[in-house]
Amino acid sequence: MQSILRQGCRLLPGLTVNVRASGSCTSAAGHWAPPSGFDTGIQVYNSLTRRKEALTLHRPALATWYSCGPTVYDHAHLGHACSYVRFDIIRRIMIHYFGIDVVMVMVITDIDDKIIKRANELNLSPVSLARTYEQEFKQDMMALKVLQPTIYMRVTEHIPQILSFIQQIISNGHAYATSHGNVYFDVQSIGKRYGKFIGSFSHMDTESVVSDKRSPRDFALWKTAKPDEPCWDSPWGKGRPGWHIECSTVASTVFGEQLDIHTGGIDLAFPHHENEIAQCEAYHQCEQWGNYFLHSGHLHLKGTEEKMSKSLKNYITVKEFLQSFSSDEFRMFCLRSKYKSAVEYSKDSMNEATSTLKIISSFLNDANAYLKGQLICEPIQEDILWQRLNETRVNVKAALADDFDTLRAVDAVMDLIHHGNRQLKTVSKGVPQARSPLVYGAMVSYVEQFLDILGISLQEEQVSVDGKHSALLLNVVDEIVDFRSKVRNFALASEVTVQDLQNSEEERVLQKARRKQMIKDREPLMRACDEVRLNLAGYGINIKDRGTVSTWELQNSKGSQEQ
Ligand SMILES: Nc1ncnc2c1ncn2[C@@H]1O[C@H](COP(=O)(O)OP(=O)(O)OP(=O)(O)O)[C@@H](O)[C@H]1O
Ligand SMILES: [Zn+2]
Repeated sequence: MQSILRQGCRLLPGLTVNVRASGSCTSAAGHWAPPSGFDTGIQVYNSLTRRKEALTLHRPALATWYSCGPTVYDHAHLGHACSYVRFDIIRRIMIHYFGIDVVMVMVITDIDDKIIKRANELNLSPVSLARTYEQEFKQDMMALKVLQPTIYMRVTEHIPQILSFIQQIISNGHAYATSHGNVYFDVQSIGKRYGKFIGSFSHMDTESVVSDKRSPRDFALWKTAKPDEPCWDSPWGKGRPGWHIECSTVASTVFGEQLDIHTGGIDLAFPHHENEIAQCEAYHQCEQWGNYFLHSGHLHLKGTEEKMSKSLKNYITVKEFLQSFSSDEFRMFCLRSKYKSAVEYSKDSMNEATSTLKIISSFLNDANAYLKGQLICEPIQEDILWQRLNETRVNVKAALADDFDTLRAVDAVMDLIHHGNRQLKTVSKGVPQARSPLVYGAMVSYVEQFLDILGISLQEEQVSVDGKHSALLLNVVDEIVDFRSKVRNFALASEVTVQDLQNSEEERVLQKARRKQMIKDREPLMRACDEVRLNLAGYGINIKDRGTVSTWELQNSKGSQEQ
């Protein structure tokens, strides 16, 4: 591929493509028709109709999903991260809550004006620039625990298919080539069917007006070569594909004329998705190519109107972000808003996400300590907790089925945690209490599963801190905390023997005085215990002393929060 781009034009082999242009009309022109197929029980907001619709798939338990990918000319920033993490959450919900397999195709835009411009600035070839940032993008997505698409496809590896696609659109009477070697889509040829997204989004076509267009609204399918730019031979002369045609071709190459779900940031709705639809429906000669268009809202910096953007240079890269926060914290930040809404990134919003995770983590630690018998608590009102747990299950599923409302789902889980915490009232000594470990076990299991499905693994974070020997280190911490706990109890002279309880009043007074003296003598031990606790807190290990029992948990490993 590198040589193609570097050397400029080359003759392409046979222009075959494994998609067929056939007619499959599913709706009256210009109107959205509910697809026939298999109901998922999910309602999704469809940008095509601007309301929630029942999500019906073409095949049972299988969704075909096309996602616009990145234009790889710079580092990925939090705006990109937000869009891809939000859709990753939706994909995981579809798979794990609703049992739907997803075939996801994502295109990597590796040839584009922005890539050429940046490559020239850096004195690099466009292809090497694109490969570098493609690699970075994939690493960033992995670091954010975004599942890979079923397949990534590069534009430059699909030029023959793109040419064939354009030729078919021309044959179908919806595009024209000019004497300058450009090919344009003839917007007028599809009449009122153009403009599905206009009204809800920007109404201006952003393609620059070029004199050889028949109408300013027409957009480029093929652009004639400019000097020193990468180009390919074509029936219309040397050139390169327009932006929108790559998505239509690549999506059709895999999915043919039927697509269940199409996603991207809201800025892509018009003109990009509008034009993708126009091209696909002109090529396949069908009236409804993509059934559901889901658009994610933009991420803004606090107090600014503009989205975070490479072009506006107001961005924080994913790598910079991950120096201070974990991927789990970012995911929680994303979960705490609806995917469609614009979201404001700020220190406060990140702190809220961090503190939500801390509350969850602390509950899991306490509940586990209770399960193990380390925490002695007042008797639990089990019935209430069982009922709350069942209600949470129902409410979470209902929220997720309602256009993937993760905000509502997280609130429902936090409510359960609140009730779980309320009942964990520790008693330091006294008679053994009736115990209810099972209901806490069920809550721990449910909350962990909920997080796991959405891509947050607190346990994994505990084990993956700083490298491969960490699991061993966790056992070492266990030993230290246990040892400290014994020393501390000794220093507190807290053991009360049966003999102590049977002593006479006079002996008890003496005993008390002796214990007071003992505590004084053992004060250095107590100080040492406090020092260990403080020092370990510096490493993010938080020891909690509860009466005579000490438990511990990891704080955020990035040190982004208070100790
Ligand atoms: N600030 C943002 N908030 C949410 N999604 C965003 C943001 N910026 C880009 N995206 C989304 O990320 C995906 C990849 O975008 P793309 O690589 O085309 O970025 P771009 O628009 O070129 O970036 P930029 O605007 O930073 O120059 C698209 O779906 C786009 O809508
Ligand atoms: Zn696209």
